Amino acid sequence: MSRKILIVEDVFIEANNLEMILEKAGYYVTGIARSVAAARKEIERERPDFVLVDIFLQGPQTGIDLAWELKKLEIPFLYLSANSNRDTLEQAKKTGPFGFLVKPYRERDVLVMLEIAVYQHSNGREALLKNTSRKKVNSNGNFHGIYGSSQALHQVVEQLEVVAPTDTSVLLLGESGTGKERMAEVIHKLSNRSKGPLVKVDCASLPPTLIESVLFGHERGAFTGAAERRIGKFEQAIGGTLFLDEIGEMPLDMQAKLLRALQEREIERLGSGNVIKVDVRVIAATNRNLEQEVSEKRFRMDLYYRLNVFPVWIPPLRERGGDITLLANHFVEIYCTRFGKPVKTISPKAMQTLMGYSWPGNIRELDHVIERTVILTRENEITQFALTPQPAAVAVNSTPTIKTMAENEKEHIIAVLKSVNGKVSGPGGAAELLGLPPSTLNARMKKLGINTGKSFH
Ligand SMILES: Nc1ncnc2c1ncn2[C@@H]1O[C@H](COP(=O)(O)OP(=O)(O)OP(=O)(O)O)[C@@H](O)[C@H]1O
Repeated sequence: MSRKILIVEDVFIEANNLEMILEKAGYYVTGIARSVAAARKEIERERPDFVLVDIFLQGPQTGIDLAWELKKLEIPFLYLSANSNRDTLEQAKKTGPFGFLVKPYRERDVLVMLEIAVYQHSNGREALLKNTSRKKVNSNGNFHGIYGSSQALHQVVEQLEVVAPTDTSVLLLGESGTGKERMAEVIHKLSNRSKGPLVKVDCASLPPTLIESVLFGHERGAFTGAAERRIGKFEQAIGGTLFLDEIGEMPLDMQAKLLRALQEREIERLGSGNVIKVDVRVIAATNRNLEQEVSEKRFRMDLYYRLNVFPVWIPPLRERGGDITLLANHFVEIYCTRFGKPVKTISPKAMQTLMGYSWPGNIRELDHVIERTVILTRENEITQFALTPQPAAVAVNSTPTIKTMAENEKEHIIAVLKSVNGKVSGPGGAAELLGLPPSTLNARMKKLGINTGKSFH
């Protein structure tokens, strides 16, 4: 039976246009209401399965007022809106919509968005999470390489398990170093695409002029300097998963092109003119507050809703202290093995130091601290960790004076250099300890302003 949709829209042409699009696609439009009062009557007359509701309507009440009533009636809805201001967006969001369709929209946008909303409603997180028969983090606190035993991590793992086999887009949200990339790998591994490729793109490190060709590829001669044909990341990921890391850094003009590729599931290599179908599952990640980016017009609302089908929030390490012991022991084991040392233990007092720290760089910082300590400790027990003192307010206040990744990296490299008396390459040198080719380490040192001067000897 076709789904029953009610359109609540006061602009005659837009309402009719929508009706045509929906009916052509096989939906049954129960009616068009131009005000909240008219919508109520329609809902009473023929209860719709889904409502498309414009925010600003005829009469004293808005679409947001109607949305609250729909929520009570448990009728799912999508907002139709022109780019709204931040307050309106905030108010609208509180009603729990299944998405926003931003005007002007194309036929395809409407249908894809509706399809996603219907899917999310019938298979959404709430429904899926009721299924309790899934395997959780095992007794070693290890779920496919995700270590931890906190309740917060259990909840994240549960969501990963639920969403992995569904082919739905996933948006991983969390501070830098919380494990978003690792989670993306696990989703891919647990999906039906695990035999296909997992292609990663770090949107932050792509020069704006190259993004389009990196993502979509180009033909030879497509532009000056395009000496060879390039197969883009979308094409490389066919049959697999595309991980778009730091999606919040993508320039606005590229966001429009990305949205088109995601909606139409097809791309064109630059300079080709031929359309290529791309069967790709997308996982995106960001440490930015995308809703704020949307309200400040740095991120397209329609792309946000396209990616935000299944958001997973990964809490910072300071909010999951229960994971620290497991993670610390895990990293000690890794580094002792890597450096050919017998596996060390951590004294209770040293573990207390780790537990009391606020970890602004999250798991990545813990990883580095342990690596450094394993290198520097000769005894079989680690009795202390050198941690950067944090202002007392940090743990309470969520806006700490966070060190940049570059500062953390610089500190880490300097500590390793000190431990080997400044030796960069060769056996027992810093490059070997860090698992990097000496040329890469030299380049990093140059970039970070580290000189192998006397201070390391
Ligand atoms: N639960 C975990 N168990 C073990 N290792 C982890 C876990 N989470 C993260 N790590 C490790 O911590 C480091 C940082 O994780 P990852 O790169 O996935 O973070 P991220 O959130 O993607 O960071 P960024 O936003 O800076 O890209 C990696 O070395 C990763 O393997």
